[in-house]
Amino acid sequence: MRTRVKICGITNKEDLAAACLAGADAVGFVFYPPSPRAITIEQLLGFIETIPAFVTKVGLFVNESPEVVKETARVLKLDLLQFHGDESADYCQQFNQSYIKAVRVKPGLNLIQYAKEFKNASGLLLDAFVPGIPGGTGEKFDWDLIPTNLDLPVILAGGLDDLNVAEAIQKVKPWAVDVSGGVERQKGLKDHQKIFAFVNAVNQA
Ligand SMILES: O=C(O)c1ccccc1NCC(=O)[C@H](O)[C@H](O)COP(=O)(O)O
Repeated sequence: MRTRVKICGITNKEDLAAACLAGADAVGFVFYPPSPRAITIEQLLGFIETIPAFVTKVGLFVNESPEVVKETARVLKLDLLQFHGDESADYCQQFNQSYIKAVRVKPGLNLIQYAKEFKNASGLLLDAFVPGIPGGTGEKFDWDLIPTNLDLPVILAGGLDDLNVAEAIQKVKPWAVDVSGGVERQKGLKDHQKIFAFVNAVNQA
């Protein structure tokens, strides 16, 4: 099975083109103003039309109002929603659109129960837990905390890069991997060589 790749935190046309050219299956846009990778609808409207076929457009939100999520998804024609806050399953389902639920993994969290609660999600994104930071931490977490029998496709995130992603795939065997910081030259700006190296490492894993 080929491990899918999502490159997250895209903020400009050039980084988007590099992610698509490298072979990303999905690109993520962060609609969370405190993030150094945050982007607005107006900014993204300037280049979202350059995304070619077969690259999934993912919008990321953190405890956002339903009105803002609906408007963002409508205007940008987002393919997939990704929720990184304390959103309930009912909240996530109200948009009648495929979604990924992100969960920040720490010891004692019942991921099997979590997957049952979000059984209608298209994937469960497993990320590092860092107090006060909903995502994009650049931190790994203990992959041994991931049960082997989760009922949802696992999207592994958190501190991945081209040097550790092969080990992550061999250990966790996720449906997909997701990266932001590990392919950057500075927060919010991607390093195109790192993007290509990451995708190549995934494909060789
Ligand atoms: O990337 C962010 O700044 C961010 C901020 C708030 C919520 C989510 C965010 N990113 C979500 C992602 O899917 C990241 O790719 C994921 O957390 C992994 O990030 P990294 O550890 O930097 O690879």
